[in-house]
Amino acid sequence: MSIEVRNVDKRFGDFVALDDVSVSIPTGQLTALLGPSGGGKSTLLRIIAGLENADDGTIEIEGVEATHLPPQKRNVGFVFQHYAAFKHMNVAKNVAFGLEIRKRPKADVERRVDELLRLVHLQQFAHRLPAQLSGGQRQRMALARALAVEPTVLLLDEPFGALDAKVRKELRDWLRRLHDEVHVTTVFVTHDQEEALEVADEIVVINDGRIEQVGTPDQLYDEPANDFVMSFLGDVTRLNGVMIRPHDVDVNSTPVDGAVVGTVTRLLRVGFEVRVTVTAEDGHDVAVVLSRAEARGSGLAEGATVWLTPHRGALTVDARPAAGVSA
Ligand SMILES: Nc1ncnc2c1ncn2[C@@H]1O[C@H](COP(=O)(O)OP(=O)(O)OP(=O)(O)O)[C@@H](O)[C@H]1O
Repeated sequence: MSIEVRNVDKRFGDFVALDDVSVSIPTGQLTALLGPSGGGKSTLLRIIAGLENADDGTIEIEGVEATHLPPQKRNVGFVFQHYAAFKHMNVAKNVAFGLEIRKRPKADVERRVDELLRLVHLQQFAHRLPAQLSGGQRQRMALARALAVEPTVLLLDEPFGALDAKVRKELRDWLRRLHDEVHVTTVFVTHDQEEALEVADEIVVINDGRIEQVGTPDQLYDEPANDFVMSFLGDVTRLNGVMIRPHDVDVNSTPVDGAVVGTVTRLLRVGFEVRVTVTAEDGHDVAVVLSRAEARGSGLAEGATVWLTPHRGALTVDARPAAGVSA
C-alpha cells in the first residue's frame, strides 16, 4: 500500500471534519476521493499532503511514517483547482522550478522539462507565459510541474473544477491516459460521480467526515454498501420502501401481485430513453426509465394506471428515512 491513513480525526473548533477515518490507498493506482461538498475530501487530501495536521491518527506514505513530516519532506506533488503559477516565468521555467531549486544539472533539467512538456502536450507552448494559456493548458502545466520532481504520490484537489464541462471531459480522458503512461500513485478529489467512475481505478466515498465505502467503480455501482452510496453513484428511486435504479423498475399494464399501483403522470422522451413518472396511490412519485422500444411496446400514456415491480435480479437497498434521497 502506498498511503495508509489510520484513525484520523480532524476538528475545526466544534466541527468534526473527519471522524476516525482509516483507508489504504494502493501503489500505482488512480484513486478518487468522492463525496458531496463539505464531506471532508479536501481535508483528508491536505492531511495526506501535510498541509493540515490531524488531531489524532497517523499517515504513512510508502512505508514511511509521515504524520509529523512537513509537506516538502513527504515527496508528494500537488495540484489545486486554482493553480498559482509564477506569472513572470514562461511555461518551461515554471516546470523547471522544482528541479532548479534542487540544483539539478542544467542539461538534466532541460531534458526532463522537454520530456514533461511532451507528456502533457505543451511542447509548442514552452516559451509562453501562463497568462497566455487556456485554463486547461494551465492545469496541464501544473501537472507537469508537480511531476517534475518525481513525487511518490500525486495529490490533485478538484484539478479541473474551474474549467467548463467540455474541457473537463477532455482533461479527464487525458489524465487517465497520462496515468497509464507514468503510473504514479495519484489521489484526486472530486464531487463529480461521473468523473470518478470514468477515471478512477478505486473510489473512496466520503460523506459527513466518514468513509461510506471503498471499491472499484463497478463494485460501488453494482454492490453499494448503503443507500447513500447507491444514490450518490447513479439515479435511484423509491419503490415499496427500497431504493432501486429507475431502469430496474418494470411497468405492467395489467395487475400484478405485490405491485405498486399508480398513475402515469409524466412521459418524457430524452434521446434513447423515455423517463416516466408514476404517482403511486400513497402520493409519492416513482421514477422509471424505459428504452424507447419498451415504452412503445407497453403502449404507455399519461393518465394510464400501471403496476410497478422490481425487475428480476434488480439491485435494491433498504432506504434510510434520514438519507434525504428523493423518491
Ligand atoms: N480551515 C477550516 N476552518 C474551519 N472549517 C473548515 C476548515 N477547512 C474545512 N472546514 C470545514 O470542514 C468541512 C470539510 O471541508 P472539506 O473542504 O474537506 O470538504 P470537501 O469534501 O472537500 O468539500 P468541497 O468539495 O466543497 O471542497 C467543511 O464543512 C468545511 O467548512
